Formats: sequence, structure tokens, C-alpha cells
Amino acid sequence: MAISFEHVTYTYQAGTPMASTALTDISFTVPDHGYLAIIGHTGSGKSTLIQELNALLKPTSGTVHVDDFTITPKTTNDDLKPLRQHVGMVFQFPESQLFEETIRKDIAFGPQNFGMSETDANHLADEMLTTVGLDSSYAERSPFELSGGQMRRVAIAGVLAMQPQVLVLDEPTAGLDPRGREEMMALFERLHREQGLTIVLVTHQMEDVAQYAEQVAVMRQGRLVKFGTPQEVFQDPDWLRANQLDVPRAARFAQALAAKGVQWDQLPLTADQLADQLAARWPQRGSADV
Ligand SMILES: Nc1ncnc2c1ncn2[C@@H]1O[C@H](COP(=O)(O)OP(=O)(O)OP(=O)(O)O)[C@@H](O)[C@H]1O
Repeated sequence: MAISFEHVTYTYQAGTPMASTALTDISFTVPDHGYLAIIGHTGSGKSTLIQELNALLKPTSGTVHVDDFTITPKTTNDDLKPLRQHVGMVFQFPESQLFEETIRKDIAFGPQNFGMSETDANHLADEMLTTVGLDSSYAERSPFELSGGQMRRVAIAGVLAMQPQVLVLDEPTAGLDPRGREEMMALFERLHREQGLTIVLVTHQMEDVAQYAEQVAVMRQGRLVKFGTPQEVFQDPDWLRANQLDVPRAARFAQALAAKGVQWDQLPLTADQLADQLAARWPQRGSADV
């Protein structure tokens, strides 16, 4: 599903003395099957922006398009059910929303609520458990017996059971250990690549942005201050630092080498890209030397 924002502004408590504008004149487009990362300092508007995607917040002015759905300030809640089925939201620490006595029931809850039979929803729940890397032997267990990382997988399986076409992730790896983080990011990449899900990821992890995102939106004080490919966004380390954003480690190393005279055709952003570019210019041992 393609996404586009046209001059979207959002003001909390609009029209009251407490009014505070969190998004100002945001416009961008993400193609169908795209992968967008949203980065920016705390309070820059990232969470507000993603809540516009399923109309949890409706624009105060401007328009949001998600495929054929159009959200304007006048959109009524009656119009939103199909949109909410198509846009899956994984909020921060989603495991805190688990509530059923078994994992299967928790995952099947959403689809049943949207009219699916219990048998079909249970079947789908078992399928989704496998998708998130937990087999169906977990289905009858209580979600509260699981580790934090496993609970998060169950919560994500619940979102996937709604069979969304857009998956919106708000810092989905926060609080996980490095291995859990890597596995979680690999899961989203698989959903993106194999099932064509459009991904919108809010993150403070620049390594993940460099590795997975196809487009990056940089927010500052409610404004979109940069939008482009990871290459375009990470090109200017001084600008990023001035905006209190990190540079991926590989890019930092490449920039340190550049300061010593090494020239890069294209700034490497990940360890693999750095290794490829270094290997290409490394003196190779010819077969005659072996
Ligand atoms: N419910 C609310 N009522 C009033 N103001 C709010 C509300 N939620 C957020 N804000 C304000 O809107 C602005 C943007 O907040 P938002 O949570 O979207 O930023 P963020 O970039 O997601 O921050 P973080 O990285 O800390 O999650 C901030 O100034 C925040 O204080």
C-alpha cells in the first residue's frame, strides 16, 4: 500500500488554550511495498506522525492517503474500520497489551473481533506463531509465562493476524538484547521482502536505518527537515550531529578514513558495504602466489 501525506498539520487540543502543534505541513510519499524509517530527536513528532497512518489522530489540516483510503479532518470513525484492518500498528512495548489466558486466544482475538470464525482465527493464530518464530506448541500456554522477547513476538503475531498490508513499528526493538533485536529486525525484513508489506519504522537505531530502510524521514520540532534514501540522509555527518542524530558505525569509520585522504565512490553505511568497498581496492593475492 502506498502512503502519501499532503501538507499535514496536527495540533493537540486544537482550539483550546492548551493547543500545541506537533506536526507542521508534512508532505512525503512512500511507494507500495516501501520501507520508510522515521528518525528524529525526542519530541520531534515521530509518534504523532505514525498515528495519522490509521487515523488514531486525524489531521488538523491536510490529507493523508493510504492506498485508496483518504483521511482528512472531516473523516468520520465509521469510515475507518477497513483502514485499521489494513494498517497494523505495533506500539512501543506491545507486550503490555497481551491479556488473554492463552497465546492462541490472544492472537485470534483481533480477527474474531473483525468477524472471523473461531476455528479460522485459531488456525490463523497458529500460522502467525510460526511466522514470528514460535511454533504452535506455544499456543495453549499463557503469554505471561514467556520471556519479554517472546511476549513481544506474540503481540506482533496478533497484529499480523489482522493480515495488514502496512506495518507501522514504533521502536519495536526497544529493551531487547542485541540478538533479540537482530532477530526482530530480520522478521520485519522477511515480511517486507516475502509478503510485500509496506513498513514504517520509528527508530533511534541508525544501524537498522542503514541496513533496512529504503527511505528516511528526519523530523525536527514537528517538521520534516530531510527526506531521502539512507545514502542521501547519512551523507552529511555534521548536519546529523547538529540535529542530535547518530551516524551508522560503518559510515563513521569511512568518514574517518576520508579525513585521512581515502576517497569513496559512495559512502558505505553498513559493515557489508564497507567490507565490499575495502575488498575491491585491497591488493589481491593472485593465484600464481599460492
Ligand atoms: N497527547 C498529547 N497532548 C499534548 N501534546 C502532546 C501529546 N503527545 C505528544 N505531545 C507533544 O507533541 C510533540 C511531539 O511528540 P511525539 O510523541 O510525537 O514525539 P516523538 O518524536 O515520537 O518523541 P519520542 O522519541 O520521545 O517518542 C511533543 O512536543 C510532545 O510533547
